[in-house]
Amino acid sequence: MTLRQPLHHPDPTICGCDSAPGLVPVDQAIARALELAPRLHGVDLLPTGAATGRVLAQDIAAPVPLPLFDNAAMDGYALCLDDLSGPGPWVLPVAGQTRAGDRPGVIRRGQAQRILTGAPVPDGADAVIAQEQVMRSGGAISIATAPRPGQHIRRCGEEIAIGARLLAAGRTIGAREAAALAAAGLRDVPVTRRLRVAILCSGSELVTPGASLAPGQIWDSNHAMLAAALDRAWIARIALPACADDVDALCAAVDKAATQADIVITTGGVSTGDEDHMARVIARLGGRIAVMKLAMKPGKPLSVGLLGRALWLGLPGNPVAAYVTWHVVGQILAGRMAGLTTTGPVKTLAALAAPVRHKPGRCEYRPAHILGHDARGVLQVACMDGAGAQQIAQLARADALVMIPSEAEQMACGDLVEVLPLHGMILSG
Ligand SMILES: Nc1nc2c(c(=O)[nH]1)N[C@H]1C(S)=C(S)[C@@H](COP(=O)(O)OP(=O)(O)OC[C@H]3O[C@@H](n4cnc5c(N)ncnc54)[C@H](O)[C@@H]3O)O[C@H]1N2
Ligand code: MOO
Repeated sequence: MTLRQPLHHPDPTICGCDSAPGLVPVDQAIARALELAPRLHGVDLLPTGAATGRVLAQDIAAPVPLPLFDNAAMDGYALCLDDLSGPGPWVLPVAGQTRAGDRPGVIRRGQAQRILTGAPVPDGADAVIAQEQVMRSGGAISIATAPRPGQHIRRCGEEIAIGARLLAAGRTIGAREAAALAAAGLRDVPVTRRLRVAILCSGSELVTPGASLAPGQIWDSNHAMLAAALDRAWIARIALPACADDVDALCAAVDKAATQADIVITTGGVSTGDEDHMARVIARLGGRIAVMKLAMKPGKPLSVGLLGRALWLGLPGNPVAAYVTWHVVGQILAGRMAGLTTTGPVKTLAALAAPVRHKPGRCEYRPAHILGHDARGVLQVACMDGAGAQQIAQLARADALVMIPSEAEQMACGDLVEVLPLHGMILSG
């Protein structure tokens, strides 16, 4: 069966010795794939405590103002500024007190009232003076400097007015979001249903780690990599057994995966070898392929298509290529499908600590070490030697990926490059 035409024709203007006509720049490939990627429908209403890590499905309007009522920001005394007329210091008798949790009281003219942080400001008071700012003697306080109107009063609704947007759709629920929802009294939160992602590694050489190998076989590392990368609360993983390089077996496995999942991620079989069957499989199943062959290294054979209602993400088999393509492209697609507004790898800039040579034509993601900041506060990064698309142990030791632009031939020590940190580094200078 012949392969269907790609949805868009490749950009013929890409040039360079590494770019056969048809290599699609990474940004373009992502844009094409996003056009294809179906958005998730379906919302789960969950108690906030069970929604950690899930994606907020809709904007949340504040059902109440925040703060809920005028309250004291300091331990001190509530007073009425009209009582501080004429030259100071002023002496006011202290009558009564309001603590956090008390019902709001009333202040009598000519008196101060003891008040504690978080307590409702008594009716008629228009400032709170901190206890450090007064002299207390017996039942009275002496005030040397008059507070300004509203001092140390947190006004009702000054942070969020009733009905204003408390949280925007597309955020994941983390500690800060959970706190904001709880502060507004919300117990349940609407989140997008989980994105179902199937992992299907292909390769007749693959054996599950822990099992013994026959000569020529290797342990499957892509499955473990993807299982870890997809370990997010907004994803439901569907782990499928590795499939041999056999078109019929692959067709059956991919077809089944596409009926169960929103995204089917395969690894391997997307290059040009005799046993690279994935494009044939997608075509035989009636799928559409939108992206094949990217101007990136590693990851040139990355392919994206649509299979029924499922997005197909065909990652290359080489373990580093599989990881890099997931990190640079795949996670953006998955995140957008799940409704995330901010998705994709964290990026920053850093200066190269050593010169780099590069063959133009494909942008290249090289594993690198982050060395820290120099005396001027500029982050320094060093590409690792000899990092090939197969060298997964090298990648595991890296702190970051450095992106060498497609057109670069030579980059000098000190040149700024885009850096994708791979773990929580402290990046501020
Ligand atoms: N003649 C050409 N050969 C190759 C090209 C090319 O353009 N012309 N591209 C190379 C590039 S770039 C890549 S990347 C690989 C990708 O090929 P496939 O996606 O078809 O992957 P496989 O051939 O199935 O496997 C490649 C490599 O990775 C190992 N592998 C596969 N799956 C796993 C796994 N789950 N765990 C661990 N290792 C895995 C596999 O044994 C191979 O060594 O093609 C180049 N060739
Ligand atoms: O570009 Mo391939 O993806 O190097 O291994």
